[in-house]
Amino acid sequence: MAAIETVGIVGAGAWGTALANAAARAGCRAVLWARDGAQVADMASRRENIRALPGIRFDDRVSVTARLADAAAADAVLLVVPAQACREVAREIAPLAAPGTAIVSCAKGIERGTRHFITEVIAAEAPDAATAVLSGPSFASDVAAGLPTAVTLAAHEAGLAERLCDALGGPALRLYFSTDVRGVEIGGAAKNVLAIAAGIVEGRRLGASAKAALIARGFAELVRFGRAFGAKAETLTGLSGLGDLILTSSGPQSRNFALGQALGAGAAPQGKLAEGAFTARVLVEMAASSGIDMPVSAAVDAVLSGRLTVDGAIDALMARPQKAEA
Ligand SMILES: NC(=O)C1=CN([C@@H]2O[C@H](COP(=O)(O)OP(=O)(O)OC[C@H]3O[C@@H](n4cnc5c(N)ncnc54)[C@H](OP(=O)(O)O)[C@@H]3O)[C@@H](O)[C@H]2O)C=CC1
Ligand SMILES: O=C(CO)COP(=O)(O)O
Repeated sequence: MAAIETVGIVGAGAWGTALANAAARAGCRAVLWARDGAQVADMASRRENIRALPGIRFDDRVSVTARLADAAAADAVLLVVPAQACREVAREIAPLAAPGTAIVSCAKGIERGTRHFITEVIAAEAPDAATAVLSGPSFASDVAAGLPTAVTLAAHEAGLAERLCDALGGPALRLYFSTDVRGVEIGGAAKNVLAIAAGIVEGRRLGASAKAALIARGFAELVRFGRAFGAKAETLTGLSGLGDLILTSSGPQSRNFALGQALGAGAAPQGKLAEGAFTARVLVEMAASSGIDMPVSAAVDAVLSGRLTVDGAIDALMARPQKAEA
């Protein structure tokens, strides 16, 4: 199999822009697509994405385009739009990409309604593509600044995962390969919901002990869910599971944590993309239909939907029947 030399990045938000620069620094030609022609023109003239990642200059190997076909023609395509938009964008990419092109999900979430993981969405819309997922503890601003970061890249075909890691990895971005696609997707989706819970604890000023307890019990339910849906234990305790839960629950640099913090403080949310707000309901639905107990995620869903107040949710969690730790 030929090496991956060109990478199309579909979605020029914070993460897509950071990944374009990372791919370019790794030696690939990176073609960054945005849907908004005015944004593309601005990025082309400034060599910077003022809207999503200000202050980071594009590497010389990054080009920008408003033509999806330019990005879809690359050896591999990174799909970096919000999870709920992946289906419509994958559908547009499908006829433009050569058969066998790798389409890598970089979004963190589960599709509402269908309850499909994003690689399943891609496989349904682009059946001739090879699917993969990239996930792990990685703030776009850290990766863009060239700070040391490690993430996981999983594909069902081990060789593809290794080739993608070879292409995208560099001195500051270390990629571990895996074939546990489902495990990597579950960690990325569930940790966002749990990070909202951690933010609520912070915003309501419940203390460091409560936050640690909540993260630990949240991780226990992430593991329960993961096991039930076929994830490997080492994936759940690895970068894309525990690693990303730690990062995202650590402070307001995470948009999910910041949303929770606003909810806990009774303040207005910032309005930025917080994937956990879209994932909470579908995660809880999937857990319930498989008989998996996920009280922290259910509490987040209840607060987000207005069925419980923050204080009501905390009281309910603390009043649960005594049980063995598991
Ligand atoms: N930011 C981060 O640190 C990380 C983010 N991620 C994940 O990456 C995904 C994207 O996040 P991020 O880049 O931060 O989000 P942003 O909100 O910064 O950007 C989202 C991008 O997607 C575009 N977009 C939204 N809807 C559509 C659509 N229907 N069709 C085409 N383009 C669309 C937006 O375009 P427009 O501006 O025109 O609306 C924008 O360019 C999320 O799932 C997130 O969880 C993963 C790891 C790190
Ligand atoms: O996924 C992320 C870090 O790994 C980014 O988290 P937020 O989307 O909460 O900002």
